[in-house]
Amino acid sequence: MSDELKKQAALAAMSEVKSGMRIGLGTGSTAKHFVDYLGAEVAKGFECLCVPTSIATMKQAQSLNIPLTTLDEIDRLDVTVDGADEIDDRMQLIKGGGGALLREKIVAAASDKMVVIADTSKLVEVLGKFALPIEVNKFGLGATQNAVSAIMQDFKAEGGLVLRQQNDAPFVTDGGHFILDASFGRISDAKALSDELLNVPGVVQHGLFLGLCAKAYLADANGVKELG
Ligand SMILES: O=C[C@H](O)[C@H](O)[C@H](O)COP(=O)(O)O
Repeated sequence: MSDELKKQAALAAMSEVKSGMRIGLGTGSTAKHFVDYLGAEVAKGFECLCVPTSIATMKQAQSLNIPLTTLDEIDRLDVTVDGADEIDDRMQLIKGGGGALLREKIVAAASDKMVVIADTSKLVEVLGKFALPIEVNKFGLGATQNAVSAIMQDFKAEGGLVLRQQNDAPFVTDGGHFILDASFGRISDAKALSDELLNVPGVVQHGLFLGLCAKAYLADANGVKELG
């Protein structure tokens, strides 16, 4: 999507934050714009306390002097604003294209409201065209891959399972885990799939965000439309 659309969605989501709020900061190229807008407000005196969902977002927020805290210091956030790889009309999401899904899900679940920002190309009828990121423990990788492959067969996955790579080596998340990208094609029962995946001992978390997103700002050439 064009960077301009990402900016428009991010700017629209600024309406969700008020001075004094505790805010979760998402990860990715769209969330990055939101953090930039928030930083500009902080420079003008806007007060907030924020929890970043990745080391990259933490560094960006620090560079903008956005006050940061952790979920050890506070237990709830008012709102989290984050991007998504796919969103359906029930506000179910696939996230984790950038590998930040674990921290993103922890932060979203600790928030009174999760707001998604994206362009309308992320809006899909059925989730699954975007390969589902599954964060797995490094220990027992082969066994975990086999278990996930068996689940993919049960759920009639149309594609395969790959260990995400970066610079000719397995990609490692901020939490020190690997990512398996699972190409389902169509995920007809996201809740059932989520339950199955979380039953695999080596699966740390997956990128299906169900019942977490309350609102979405989706930008296209005609403007920003709101979902939820
Ligand atoms: O792990 C990454 C996150 O879930 C991102 O929010 C997601 O991949 C969307 O990123 P972008 O805004 O760059 O498309």
